[in-house]
Amino acid sequence: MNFLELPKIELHCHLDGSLRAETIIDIAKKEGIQLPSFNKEGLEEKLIAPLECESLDEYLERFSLPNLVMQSKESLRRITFELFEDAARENVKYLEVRFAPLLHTLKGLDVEEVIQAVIEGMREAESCYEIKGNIILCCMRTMSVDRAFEVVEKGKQFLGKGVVAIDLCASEEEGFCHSFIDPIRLAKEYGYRVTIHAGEAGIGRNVLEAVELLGAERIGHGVFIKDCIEAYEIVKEKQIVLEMCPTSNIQTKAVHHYSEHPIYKFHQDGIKVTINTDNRTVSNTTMEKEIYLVNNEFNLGEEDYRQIYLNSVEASFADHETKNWCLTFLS
Ligand SMILES: O=c1[nH]cnc2c1ncn2[C@H]1C[C@H](O)[C@@H](CO)O1
Ligand SMILES: [Zn+2]
Repeated sequence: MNFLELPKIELHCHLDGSLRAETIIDIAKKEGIQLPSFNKEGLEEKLIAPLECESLDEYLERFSLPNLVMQSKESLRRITFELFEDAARENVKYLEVRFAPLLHTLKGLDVEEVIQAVIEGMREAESCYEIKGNIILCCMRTMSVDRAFEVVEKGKQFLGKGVVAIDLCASEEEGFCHSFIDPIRLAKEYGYRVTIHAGEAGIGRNVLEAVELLGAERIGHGVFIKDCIEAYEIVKEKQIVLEMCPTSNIQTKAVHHYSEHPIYKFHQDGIKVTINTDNRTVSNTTMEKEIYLVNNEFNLGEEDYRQIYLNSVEASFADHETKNWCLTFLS
């Protein structure tokens, strides 16, 4: 397989984890923001989480730096454009990008302005490259439930205009789903689709609850269904799609080595898996690399890749026309 040329679909990619180091330096200089290093390699040392990270929480510490330069409309537009440009260059045809709007209001932008700027960057890239996209709004589990309601309410006007779904992210506590039933129910009523980060930090039961209590249609990661039979069964039976991100899972210590990653076992057992980057910069990766790594461990055949591509298209929150367009790239 030629991994660069393969058509690709990406469903799980965080905007604030996917900035080019050069862009952070450039924006910081223009906006007078202090950085730990103004040299690409020096900055990347601070941005990239090591493979030897201890935990998800340690991994998440890498996000404060990029968020310093994501506080103006112009930088949000540019950063989004560049992410789609990077993805298009490795033949990603459809990208769902996610971010937490509340993290970008520290210098006075309101939530609506943040979302609008990201949509503009995405639209601009769609007009320059052969790629289409949609946006997933993240609510931070570390913030109050009221703030999740705020994201749901303020993002509502963008549904059908670039925004498609809601997500819960950040540190993963046991039983977190119970606290977010009301805002996610409201989001569903408004027409948001639902994907939830769960089963990434040791607690498979969170996946069961994300499906049963929050109505998750897709799960971010879901690695730990391997240790929770009820979660495993519900994912398999309801064909809930797993957005898997192998390198990120090593960094956060969900798995210790690529060979231990359950993605291929799940796939062989009929679970719908997809391959994603999670964070291109923080995980120092690309779609090409993630597909290469999975192939390297598990010797993916062309039929396996075709199935994974189809899983991604079917599970995407795109409209029918876009899904059909994505299918035209399968030979
Ligand atoms: O893999 C992840 N799990 C949980 N939260 C994550 C992951 N990657 C990024 N995030 C958080 C940190 C970002 O600031 C936030 C919004 O993109 O989402
Ligand atoms: Zn994620």
